[in-house]
Amino acid sequence: MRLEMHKERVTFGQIATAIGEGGGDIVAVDVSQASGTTTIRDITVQMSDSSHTDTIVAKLNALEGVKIINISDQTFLMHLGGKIEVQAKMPIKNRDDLSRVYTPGVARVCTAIHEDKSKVYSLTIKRNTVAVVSDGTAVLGLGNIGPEAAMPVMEGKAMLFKQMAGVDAFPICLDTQDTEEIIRTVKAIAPAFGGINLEDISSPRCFEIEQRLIAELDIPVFHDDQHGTAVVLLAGLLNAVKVAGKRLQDCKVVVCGIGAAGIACSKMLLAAGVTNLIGVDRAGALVRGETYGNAAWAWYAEHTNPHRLTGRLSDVIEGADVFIGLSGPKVLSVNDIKKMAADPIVFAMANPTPEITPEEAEPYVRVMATGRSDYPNQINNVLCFPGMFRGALDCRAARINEEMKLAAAQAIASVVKEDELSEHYIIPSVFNAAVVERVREAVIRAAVESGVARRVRGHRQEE
Ligand SMILES: NC(=O)c1ccc[n+]([C@@H]2O[C@H](COP(=O)([O-])OP(=O)(O)OC[C@H]3O[C@@H](n4cnc5c(N)ncnc54)[C@H](O)[C@@H]3O)[C@@H](O)[C@H]2O)c1
Ligand SMILES: O=C(O)C[C@H](O)C(=O)O
Ligand SMILES: [Mg+2]
Repeated sequence: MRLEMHKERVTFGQIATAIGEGGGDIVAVDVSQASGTTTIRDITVQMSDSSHTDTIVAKLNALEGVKIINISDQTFLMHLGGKIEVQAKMPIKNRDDLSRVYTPGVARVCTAIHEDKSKVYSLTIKRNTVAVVSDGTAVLGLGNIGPEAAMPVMEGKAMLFKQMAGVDAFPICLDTQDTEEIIRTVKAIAPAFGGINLEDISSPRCFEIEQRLIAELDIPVFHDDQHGTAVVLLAGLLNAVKVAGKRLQDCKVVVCGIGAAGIACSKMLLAAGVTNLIGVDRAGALVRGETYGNAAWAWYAEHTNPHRLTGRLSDVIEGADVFIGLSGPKVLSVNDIKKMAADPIVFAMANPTPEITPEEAEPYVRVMATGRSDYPNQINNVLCFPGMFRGALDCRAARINEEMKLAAAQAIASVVKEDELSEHYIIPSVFNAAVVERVREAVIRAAVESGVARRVRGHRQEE
């Protein structure tokens, strides 16, 4: 915190006491400005719980002669000026270099690409770039918070792409929520990119946007919240059922939140052999015979809920083996979990606040997972998208198909060895370097076998 202290009215000792009494521990003090009557100090305070901030602020405000100029925390400090930057691969040391990387030399390279457009892959960044595109309409579970507010998430995804898979990803947050305009814009920026990762675009608009872009572009387009999530969910569930001694095809699975992620995860579960699958949204269970304005829900109701259960989450959860939350905070209660079958599996994947906290759920569940980095069993699409795009870019896949997604799910699950599996270790850590490599290899193999790879081991395949 940056404080202005009036030298005659308050001492540093009083300030230190106030911070200590509020639950903070001073770890560093810097004087940033001093005059005859006032001093401005930057005080770094460690807290066991961020809720102590309010107490400390109240105690400081109660002191005479102290003005709080600014309060920041480690998380905000890590965001100052954004989290990524562009770096040149070589320095421009002299005029000779300049005339090669820039005009006039660059013109010959432009002409070469003009004569053979496929050279864009060898002579520009395209072969290693992904656009992380959002319109800010379904940012984490925060909802429609707009393109500027979506930037920190998209920058974070770009960081992860780079650190985990060496992919150069750019956050592109669009100031439009119009389906046609989004499609037009993404198509217009596509020449610079080897792939498009759609992110945090609300349903049902995300389905048309993705399908149209897949059809109209010749680079992979992947809506991460749908498919990345579905891949990681399946990986986690394949291992969770082993731990709980269940068979996936026998499980009653309840999915809460039938949006982008919920629908894609459900489709993946159906493909993996789940039959007793029930989807619940705000208005209750989706059931055949009801009329839904949303085509995705109409499809969903037709293909799930075989026993035509009706009612709210707390009704249909009765006897369920698996709960998958892709909705919002605090949707599931301990009472709901108590109604589930023996050895229940709960994946509360809403971000940043899950459907139920592990602290509340743990005593009643066999396997618990969330989407967050600060609990065990992180079921988060970050386990998929870096390796998925690394593989797709490396084999220059024309698209990302079902075979590649299934292969990625199995690859992620296989990183946890049978003898390592436990309630608290069903999914590898995001920092396990084997994940990206295994996913990449599995994705390339599946792309080659299914005929969408355009480049195999350094050679371009004839299409
Ligand atoms: N862990 C992961 O990897 C991961 C990946 C994708 C999405 N998510 C999380 O899943 C959630 C949904 O994301 P999305 O992209 O599918 O958003 P979305 O807007 O497409 O869908 C959200 C759906 O949840 C429903 N919903 C919201 N609150 C509900 C409630 N109280 N009860 C029942 N249904 C409710 C909404 O009506 C909507 O249909 C977000 O919290 C997001 O952070 C997690
Ligand atoms: O961003 C994440 O952490 C995962 C996912 O994409 C989400 O929208 O919650
Ligand atoms: Mg997302």
